[in-house]
Amino acid sequence: MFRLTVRDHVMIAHSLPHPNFGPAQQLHGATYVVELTMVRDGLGEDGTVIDIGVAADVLREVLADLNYRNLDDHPALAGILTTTEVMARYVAEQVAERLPTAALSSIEVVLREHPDAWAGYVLPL
Ligand SMILES: Nc1nc2c(c(=O)[nH]1)N=C([C@H](O)[C@H](O)COP(=O)(O)OP(=O)(O)OP(=O)(O)O)CN2
Repeated sequence: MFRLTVRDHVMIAHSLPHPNFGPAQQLHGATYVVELTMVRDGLGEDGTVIDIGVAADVLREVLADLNYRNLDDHPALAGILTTTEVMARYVAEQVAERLPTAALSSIEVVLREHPDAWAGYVLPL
């Protein structure tokens, strides 16, 4: 298995209105470092999993729709608890809609909430 990862970041605001959370039930900000990993059984004839520039452009495009947004007001996310896990899945699904995925076996997205905590989602293709 080969893996290629590109990284970007996104600044958002949101609230997590569930009793399992503390102060984060209120509106607050977060900057997620986002890692997108593409997994492929073999390499293409150009010796790559996928072109780094293509993958970076797709990730940037997906995150641009979230950047500086209040996720509580985002049409696709309003009413959803936008935990780090949920956002990792959302980014993976948005990436999969835009990336040429035919040769890939999975996409993995990791969101780093801070240096000591992160969550991810694996989307089999
Ligand atoms: N599995 C997850 N756990 C938590 C997430 C998450 O996305 N996935 N997010 C948060 C909060 O965004 C933030 O990191 C901490 O907020 P806080 O209100 O402090 O939440 P706690 O659960 O730590 O609540 P306390 O009552 O303050 O202990 C938290 N967890």
